[in-house]
Amino acid sequence: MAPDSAVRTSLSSTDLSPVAPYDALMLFSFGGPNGPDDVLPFLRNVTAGKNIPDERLAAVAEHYHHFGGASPINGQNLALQKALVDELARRGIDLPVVWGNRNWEPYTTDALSAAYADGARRMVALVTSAYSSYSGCRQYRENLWASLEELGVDVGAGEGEHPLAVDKVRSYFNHPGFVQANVDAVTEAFESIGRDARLVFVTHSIPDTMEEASTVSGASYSAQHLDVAATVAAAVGERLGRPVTWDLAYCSRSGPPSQPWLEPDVNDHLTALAADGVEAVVLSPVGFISDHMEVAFDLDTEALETAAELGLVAVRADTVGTREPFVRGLVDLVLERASLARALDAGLGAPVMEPGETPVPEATVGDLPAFRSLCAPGCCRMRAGEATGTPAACSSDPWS
Ligand SMILES: CC1=C(CCC(=O)O)c2cc3nc(cc4[nH]c(cc5[nH]c(cc1n2)c(C)c5CCC(=O)O)c(CCC(=O)O)c4C)C(CCC(=O)O)=C3C
Ligand SMILES: [Fe+2]
Repeated sequence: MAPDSAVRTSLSSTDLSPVAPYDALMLFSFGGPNGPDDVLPFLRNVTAGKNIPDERLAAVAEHYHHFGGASPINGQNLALQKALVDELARRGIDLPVVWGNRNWEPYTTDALSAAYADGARRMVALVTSAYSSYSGCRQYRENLWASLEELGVDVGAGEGEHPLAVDKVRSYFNHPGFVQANVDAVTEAFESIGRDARLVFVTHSIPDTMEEASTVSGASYSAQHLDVAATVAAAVGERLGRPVTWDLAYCSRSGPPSQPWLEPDVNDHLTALAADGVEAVVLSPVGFISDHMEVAFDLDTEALETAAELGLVAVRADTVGTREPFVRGLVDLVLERASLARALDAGLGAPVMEPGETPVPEATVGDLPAFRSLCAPGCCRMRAGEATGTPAACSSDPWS
């Protein structure tokens, strides 16, 4: 018998699913209104306890009403959920995919509760935010902890034996799948503009204080973006056969004017580029995974209007959405996280790894290492040094 068939025979008797110990996947997102009546209650959910001026809130409500009161984000999450189901099925992996949101229906608690009723006891969450900061990491983890508490289950530290435990896939900004899908999208945008152009990457601005607090588990929020931008721009340059000049700009700032947020704002940046003699730009929304409201309004409406007023030729590249390399990469990340969970469980004395199994290596591109799967104590608070008081799931110390 050939050695590899012997291995296959011995595996088939103990065959673990490549996603063991997980019995369900939660697509964990922001949420958005489905119609005009949802807009205000949604915004109240988003801004509870936040220092956002009334004028800003009124303006944001207008953005939603401009699109009939419905955010595109819910349809996009349904499409991503379906793409994940299809990719898992294609690989013969049996793992139900539920969808839960922090700020609108289907709410996190309801999604977890439904999964629990269907038999899920150990879940893995995939956050629809590729980068780590309070907004893309800890806020989701605090919300997860609160939902698990609401459900009355013993939440523990994220690993080991609990009535319902939920782990989280690492921040995946530098995963090859996410990066490849961005390279493809930006290359297509350059092909459609058909001329040399400045490449402007755009992401969500955050307060400087949040940026400073984002370094506990690894590189800061802005450094994560700079790493991805450099990798994408180099790969696009190779595809086009010429070097690509790029910058990183920010959108969607919302705090009071006295509070510093990451800059430059994309509109100010376009103005500066035009003054410098730049004639054409490709905007890459590399900070977002789908064409939700921040992209539809802040980029497609506002920034493209700014570009038109300045006489700049401008094209907005696609977000990764349900592109094949991205979806395949997300499933790879779930397998990677499952393998890590098996290794950690084995460390806790539970012999759940196959004999001789080694953890799936963490795939990355660019200069930064893989982001931590289990957040470090104090990870991604709103402000550095702040006494938290708010426990967060998926950390080695939920109370820090
Ligand atoms: C980094 C980041 C992402 C990117 C990561 C990711 O993609 O998840 C993101 C995504 C999103 N932000 C969204 C919407 C909003 N964000 C707000 C407010 C804020 N966002 C912040 C940061 C981020 N936000 C911050 C620091 C604030 C200030 C208050 C606070 O600390 O929370 C507000 C309040 C009004 C306003 O201030 O704009 C709204 C309505 C939607 C839904 C869009 C839709 O409906 O399609 C999505 C996906
Ligand atoms: Fe974190």
